[in-house]
Amino acid sequence: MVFHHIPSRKQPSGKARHEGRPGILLLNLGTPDDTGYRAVRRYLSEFLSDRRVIEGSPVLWQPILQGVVLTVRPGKSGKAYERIWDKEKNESPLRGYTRGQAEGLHARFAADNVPVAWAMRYGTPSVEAGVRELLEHGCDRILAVPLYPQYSATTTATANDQLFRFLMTLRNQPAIRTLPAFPDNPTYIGALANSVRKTVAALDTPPQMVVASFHGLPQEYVDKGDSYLADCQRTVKALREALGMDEATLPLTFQSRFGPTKWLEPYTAPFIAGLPEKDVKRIAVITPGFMTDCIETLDEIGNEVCEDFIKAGGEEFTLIPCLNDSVEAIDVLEQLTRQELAGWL
Ligand SMILES: C=CC1=C(C)c2cc3[nH]c(cc4nc(cc5[nH]c(cc1n2)c(C)c5CCC(=O)O)C(CCC(=O)O)=C4C)c(C)c3C=C
Ligand SMILES: [Fe+2]
Ligand SMILES: [Fe+2]
Repeated sequence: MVFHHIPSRKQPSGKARHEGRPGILLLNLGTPDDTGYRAVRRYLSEFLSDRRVIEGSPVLWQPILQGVVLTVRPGKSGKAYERIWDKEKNESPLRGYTRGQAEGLHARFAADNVPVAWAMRYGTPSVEAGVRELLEHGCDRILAVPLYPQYSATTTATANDQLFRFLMTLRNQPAIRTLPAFPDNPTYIGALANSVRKTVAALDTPPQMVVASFHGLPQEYVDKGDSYLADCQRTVKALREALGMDEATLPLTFQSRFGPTKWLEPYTAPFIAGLPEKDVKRIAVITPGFMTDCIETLDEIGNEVCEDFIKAGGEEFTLIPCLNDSVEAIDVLEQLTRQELAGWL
């Protein structure tokens, strides 16, 4: 819930207010609460009503969204979520791994007594709940960590927007820092490079190519100045250097196109489906733009794109897992947050 006025009741301020206690808030994209039509519809409605994500006029977009998109898409997406759902924990992988990252990071900061909360830009747990958790722990300084290595207004900025939107309702605001994108941070690149090496070492024959697939973005957003494309290129350049690879052996592609407009190219699906006829029949795919596996990596790449590759004559398709809640992921987050907390610890 969002209050549009300054509440008159006292907010939880905790005992340690004014003592300068920092807390960390991990921010990820979001995910539905279950795979049913209603939950997926609610999630997609919130996500696709965000004007950072769909920049066009809401007068034109909302009827399309509330009409055809939210009639058709929730059923289709719900089935995809069902295929990847963590049935044991009854939640999406994105949420489980984000919690795992928060717990892992919390353990690293145990001696510093820095609480770590986590929240979703869309759906639950909300950003408001995450901030409240830190305020209840007595934090008066919050480091917000959008979990996107490459900056985009559609992800990084809207996560921060949502944080500030909640702060607008507080009489006593905590101090805020936001972690910048980290497209070629050496710890992050090192972790990606190791995950490629580890996957390749486990195969009988090494892949002929490692495709680096990032979530796409409308070309128009980049033309208007979103630095996302430049950040993706920085990541891939650094990863190629770390692995001694080049454009031919580690190409950059973009997945998850949505709607009829032109998105960043080349598109992952046709690019990969076209490889077998060029005699590239054993590939691995890495998705460095995602800090956690999710519907886009596990289903779109791991199922759809893989099946099309095999149908086109491909022989071996290996999906390299995201960093998720591995020790190396926590190393990346710890290095980044310690650096950003300078002067606060
Ligand atoms: C115009 C639409 C979209 C833009 C712009 C966009 C940018 C963008 N998204 C991510 C990361 C993720 N997106 C995910 C899912 C997802 N994205 C869109 C649309 C846009 N994304 C849709 C409609 C969906 C839902 C998928 C579906 O229903 O089929 C996810 C996965 C969430 C999960 O729970 O698994 C992530 C992560 C980035 C990094 C990005 C901009 C660079
Ligand atoms: Fe806590
Ligand atoms: Fe997306």
